[in-house]
Amino acid sequence: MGEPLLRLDDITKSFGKVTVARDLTLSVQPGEALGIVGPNGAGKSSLFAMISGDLRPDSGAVWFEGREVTDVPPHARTRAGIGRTYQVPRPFEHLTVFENVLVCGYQGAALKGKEAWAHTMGVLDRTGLADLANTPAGRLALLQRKRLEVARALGTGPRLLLLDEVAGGLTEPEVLELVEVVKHLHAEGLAIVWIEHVVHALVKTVGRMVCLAGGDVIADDEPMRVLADPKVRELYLGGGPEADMADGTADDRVDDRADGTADDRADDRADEETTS
Ligand SMILES: Nc1ncnc2c1ncn2[C@@H]1O[C@H](COP(=O)(O)OP(=O)(O)OP(=O)(O)O)[C@@H](O)[C@H]1O
Repeated sequence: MGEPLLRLDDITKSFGKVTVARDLTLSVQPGEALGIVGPNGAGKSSLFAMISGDLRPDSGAVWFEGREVTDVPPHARTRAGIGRTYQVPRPFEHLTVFENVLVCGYQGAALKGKEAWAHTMGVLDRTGLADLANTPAGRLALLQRKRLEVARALGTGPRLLLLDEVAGGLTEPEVLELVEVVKHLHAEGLAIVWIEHVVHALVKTVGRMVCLAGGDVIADDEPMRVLADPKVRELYLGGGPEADMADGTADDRVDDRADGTADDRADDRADEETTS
């Protein structure tokens, strides 16, 4: 295996008594699609924050494309090729969809003029938002807001795309639409790390899955092997046949057990209502 795109080396991070990463080591290869699952509070979003630079590990190092970026600030990591979404999309509500992505092209990808415009149109095409280019972000329904969140991250021209629960709160057909978008991005060669409680969306998309719990990697393997792992069942899924995971019938159970997911969904809906 060649040089990893991303490498987390012996990362440890605690908030008081809560340890969100304990001597955690993890690599992502160029073009790989990796899914991350785990119970609420496992440290998944904190891991993204340490990759994107929003959070500094207490110890350990973050490497991107062979360069240590542990002390590189978030905006510089974006410029270096790390793009991320956030669980609750917060676009510029009064700017159009086009303008929201254009800003990311200017600021994140350092593009200018016609090049920035062409890049933005390309991103809107790839995320199925071209028809909504002139719609103010504040008028978008939840699926379109999630697409815009992905589009804004893509606007920064990443080689590594971090997706944080972009399927949360969507209906089943909407989840499938989003899966198609992510699959296309991966097929283009983009490396993707996707945190998601909608497990079947991950199973359809990623080649490898990691389960985090209590700051530790408790499983790292092909998705179906991870979902069949007794530790993963005990700490995350709560038992049940692994076959349920592949066809999606276990999603409700996963959502129920992952207490905060329902709250995130409520947040998203509330966010949507206040902005529409
Ligand atoms: N800035 C912070 N200050 C204090 N505690 C924090 C901070 N950020 C996260 N935590 C705590 O760290 C733990 C892990 O949070 P994190 O959001 O990383 O978990 P998660 O696995 O992403 O959970 P979820 O599935 O609910 O999104 C939680 O107990 C959270 O309250």
